[in-house]
Amino acid sequence: MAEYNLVSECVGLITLRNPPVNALSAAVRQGIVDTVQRALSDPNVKSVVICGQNGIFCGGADIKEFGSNMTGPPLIPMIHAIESANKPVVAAIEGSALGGGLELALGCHYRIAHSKARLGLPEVTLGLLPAAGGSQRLPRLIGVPAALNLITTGRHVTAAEALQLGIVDQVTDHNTVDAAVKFALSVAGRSLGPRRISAHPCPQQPDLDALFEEVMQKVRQSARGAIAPIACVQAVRAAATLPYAQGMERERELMATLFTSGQARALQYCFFAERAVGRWRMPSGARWDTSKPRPLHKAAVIGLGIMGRGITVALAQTGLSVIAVETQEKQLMEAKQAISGMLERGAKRRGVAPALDRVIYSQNIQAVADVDLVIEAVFEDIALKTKVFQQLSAVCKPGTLLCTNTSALDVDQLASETPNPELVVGMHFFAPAHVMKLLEVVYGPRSSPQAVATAMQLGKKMGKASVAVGNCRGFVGNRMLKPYIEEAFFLLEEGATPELVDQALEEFGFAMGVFRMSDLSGLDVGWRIRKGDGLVEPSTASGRSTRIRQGRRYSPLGDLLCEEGRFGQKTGRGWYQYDKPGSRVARSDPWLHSFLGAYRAQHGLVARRIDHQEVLERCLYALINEGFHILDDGIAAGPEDIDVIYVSGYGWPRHRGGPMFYANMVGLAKVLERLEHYQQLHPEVPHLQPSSLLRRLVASGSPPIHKWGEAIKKLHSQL
Ligand SMILES: CC(C)(COP(=O)(O)OP(=O)(O)OC[C@H]1O[C@@H](n2cnc3c(N)ncnc32)[C@H](O)[C@@H]1OP(=O)(O)O)[C@@H](O)C(=O)NCCC(=O)NCCSC(=O)C[C@@H](O)CCCCCCCCCCCCC(=O)O
Repeated sequence: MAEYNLVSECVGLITLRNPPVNALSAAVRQGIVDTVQRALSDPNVKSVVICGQNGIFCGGADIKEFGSNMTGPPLIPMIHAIESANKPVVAAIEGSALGGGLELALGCHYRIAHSKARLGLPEVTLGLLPAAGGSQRLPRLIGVPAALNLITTGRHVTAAEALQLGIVDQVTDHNTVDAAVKFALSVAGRSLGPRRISAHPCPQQPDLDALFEEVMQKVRQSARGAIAPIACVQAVRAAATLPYAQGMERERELMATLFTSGQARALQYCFFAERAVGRWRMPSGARWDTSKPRPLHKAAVIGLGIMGRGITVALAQTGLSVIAVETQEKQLMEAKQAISGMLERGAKRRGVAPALDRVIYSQNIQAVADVDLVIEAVFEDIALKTKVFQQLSAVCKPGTLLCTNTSALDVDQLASETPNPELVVGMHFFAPAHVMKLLEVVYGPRSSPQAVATAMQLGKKMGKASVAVGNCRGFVGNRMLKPYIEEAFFLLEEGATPELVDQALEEFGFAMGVFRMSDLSGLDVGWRIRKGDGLVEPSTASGRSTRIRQGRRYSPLGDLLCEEGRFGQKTGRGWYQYDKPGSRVARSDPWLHSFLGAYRAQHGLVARRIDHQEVLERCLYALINEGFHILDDGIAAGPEDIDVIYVSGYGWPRHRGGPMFYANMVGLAKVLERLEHYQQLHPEVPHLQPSSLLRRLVASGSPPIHKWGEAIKKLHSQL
């Protein structure tokens, strides 16, 4: 797994071979140990170059090995052997040098990178730290502040930034291996002492204590309970304050804690889940690898409200030509200004020219006649969307894909209003659409595999975590959100406050608790939906019967706040109070607490003490239970799909892996037992009734999450 060749008569060239990313598997490590030894013991060899095959240096340690008994030579002595070699070793970095890949390169005496290469220590994103000497060598090479930044964020840097920081010695636009061989020849015989990074002290840094304190505070705030970023700071502190050998010992101790942690398992699960969702499949048997996407050159967006504007920007940034349609002139002009601003700001951030001329604005739907794909983003109203779809079917050239951006409407119903339902798919974007990472691609029973493949590929090009899901009310994300929000309302009725519920959820790791989130997105959104469902009634009635609607427990609390004009941040009042409409800083509101007291008295409810554990169990297990229903219904193909949706679009803490992974960690039997417990206490709440899939999985011995797919198939075939 590491190939050896003698080139230019006296350079030993070692090529890592482990597609697709040349990860440092046991076989690769063994290959490196053997070939380095061979090069060092060959008197004809004056210097050594290490490179990777297929344009990528190395993607780091083999993450797949972490779950099993690790065999083969360990990384640390392997890298030490390279660093202490008596012949110069040069890393030729193409593509990526990440994690253990960069640590290997830091053990080399020189690093030459291609201008398109990316380098980084992303271990923190996998719940780890750079534990093959990276946390000790990088600060010695580039100084403590820059190393802290790279190691605690895991960000990848370009070759140009790596050169500026001093991580690499040279950047080339030409063949990297040729440049490295030439360089290796030029440094043969030079003294290597100064090139051994582990022998350097860390560059002096004034006010070291203050720096670490400041960084630790920042990291704790943004980590939301994740432990790896904190361990990363501690490891760099060891580099700054201890001799190398002791620093390495500290690195080892910290890694030992992280390596077996649940957080590391969760984060590594997320890494693979994000890649697994690209291998989508539909109940019809259509799959990612047998369905060819259509080539796209020109797209259109209909409706330039907040969503339509974001979608236009996201499309233009992928390089497509976009026709942006808004029938009202004033709105069109406002949208044009907003979209241009977003494109300009985005281009400035990325250091490229803004794609202003890729967008053509029109008031006339006829302008979309020759596009390959349309995304309709008009107001969330089925009659209006149906009308637009009928117009599009008449205007567009044959074969144009018709996509609807909807968060809840029935994609099948819209498809059935068009002569070619196979061309229709839902694309559920999240606001702001050019920023948010998640895209639900919603297929109906008649959506063609090609339409789904095209929407999925487009999502990927837009940089989104794109997940193919079946059509149902709320799709996956919003369908699971409903029981979560309802439980939060019930908890208020029973004695909790918005502050208590939010604190429990935020300590769990959510970016925002349910009530702060509701204030941000607007209470009127849910109110409108509940009105449409016939759930909202006049507020005068009291007693238990008014809290049973359509045969199940219902809390009118959200409706009552809306009747008071409390729509959240935009009105300056909601579950919290704000200094002024639009302000973002939520403050506790005494009015809300008296309102809750009066409401409980009116309905004969006696407030009781509710603790964080009950908040978490009721809100999260209700949400997870709906996830099991979704799997059982075949709306999501596997637990990874649900978890990627929740981590990328709903603020679920990544270090907890997503709701289904969390259920797996807690134990399915425990989740079932707690749901049964709460269902007994609240028999009028159907979403606490454990799903039949959850029961069946527990009955079949609670298989681990990566085996649920098999279990679900087997359980279905036994029906
Ligand atoms: C590299 C990429 C940027 C490429 O991106 P691209 O988009 O081109 O491709 P994909 O992302 O789709 O990937 C393709 C394919 O490859 C798989 N893959 C990618 N990287 C890895 C990998 N590192 N290992 C395994 N497999 C990988 C990926 O899953 C895809 O396959 P799939 O089938 O899923 O579709 C991009 O891939 C990327 O960003 N990769 C990850 C880079 C990364 O995070 N690297 C860091 C890895 S962790 C690491 O290196 C740790 C080191 O610091 C070494 C630590 C030493 C460990 C020693 C163990 C100590 C134990 C401690 C216990 C102590 C006990 C005691 O002492 O007491």
